[in-house]
Amino acid sequence: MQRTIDWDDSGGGAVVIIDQCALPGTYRTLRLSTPEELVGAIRRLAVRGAPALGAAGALGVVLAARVHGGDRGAVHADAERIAAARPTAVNLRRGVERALAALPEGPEAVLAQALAMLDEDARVNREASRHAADLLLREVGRRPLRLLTHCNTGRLAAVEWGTALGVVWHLHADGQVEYVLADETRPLLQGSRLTAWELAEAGVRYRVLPDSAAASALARGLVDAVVVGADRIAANGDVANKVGTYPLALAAAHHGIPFVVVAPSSTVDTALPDGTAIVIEERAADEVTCVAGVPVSPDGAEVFNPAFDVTPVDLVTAVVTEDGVLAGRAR
Ligand SMILES: CSC[C@H]1O[C@H](OP(=O)(O)O)[C@H](O)[C@@H]1O
Repeated sequence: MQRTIDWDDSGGGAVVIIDQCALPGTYRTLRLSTPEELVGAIRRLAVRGAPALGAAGALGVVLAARVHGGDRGAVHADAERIAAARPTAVNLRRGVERALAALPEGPEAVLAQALAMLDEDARVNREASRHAADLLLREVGRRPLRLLTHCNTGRLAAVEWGTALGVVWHLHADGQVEYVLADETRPLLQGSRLTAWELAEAGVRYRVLPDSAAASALARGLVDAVVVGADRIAANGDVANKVGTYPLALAAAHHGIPFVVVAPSSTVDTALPDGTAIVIEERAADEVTCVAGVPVSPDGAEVFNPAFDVTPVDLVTAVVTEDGVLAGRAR
């Protein structure tokens, strides 16, 4: 299966991504040959998702080292532009920093470091999602499970496999998933466009729902557990994730439904004591005022468009990484 993001060493080298802006209607890949092309792809979410952004950050340094050769100042300048392209997902800057650390050993060492990260991502996400799947099987009596998820956390959000949706892959393989409810995830619709595409591809029964219907689904007893990803986890276990995660956690807590966060340990930022310190990316107004490019608000409408929100750890049943349960009530 094609990796969401990978390196192609032919023709001078390029980062190859699945173009997530084109899905679900068109499946195509993009070759990104310069740091500028990569920054553009990150900013428009052609490549997105914390683990995939970590890989993008590392491969972006490979591109910069190829373009600038021995001019380390130029490499570092491009690396900073890549790291700053989206501020909330800690993995992006981490991937840049990890590749930069190999720069003194030369461009081939940078490439080796980046490729190692890609292989590590696949392994770590399978392990983290296995731990979370096992936790759900322990915590929830009903079989098969009815799960609700938000945004996209499958293979498209990583190099391969995924985090919260990786839980579905493990459970589905064992016949333990009745269905998945996928929040459409306005305004960029990662759920209805990407999660639905992945679930259909995997043959998992699913229904797409408006984000505003998720609390009702919990209230009506349609959901056994909520599984979501993360973009940055503070030292105390507070979780920054796609906007709409916080109200989902409030509803899950109110209804006593397990709320499980799945992420690689590389998404944990121990430098931040709690979630109040997490920078939340604000995105363009037209993502809200337009649907499929068609204006749905009056000209000049002012917009509040945070791409993420922060869920306090006391609303989280478990934050699960490849190392097991990191935080939350299930500890
Ligand atoms: C597996 S991490 C995916 C994580 O990233 C998404 O944000 P975006 O689509 O803006 O990159 C969302 O927060 C997901 O939970």
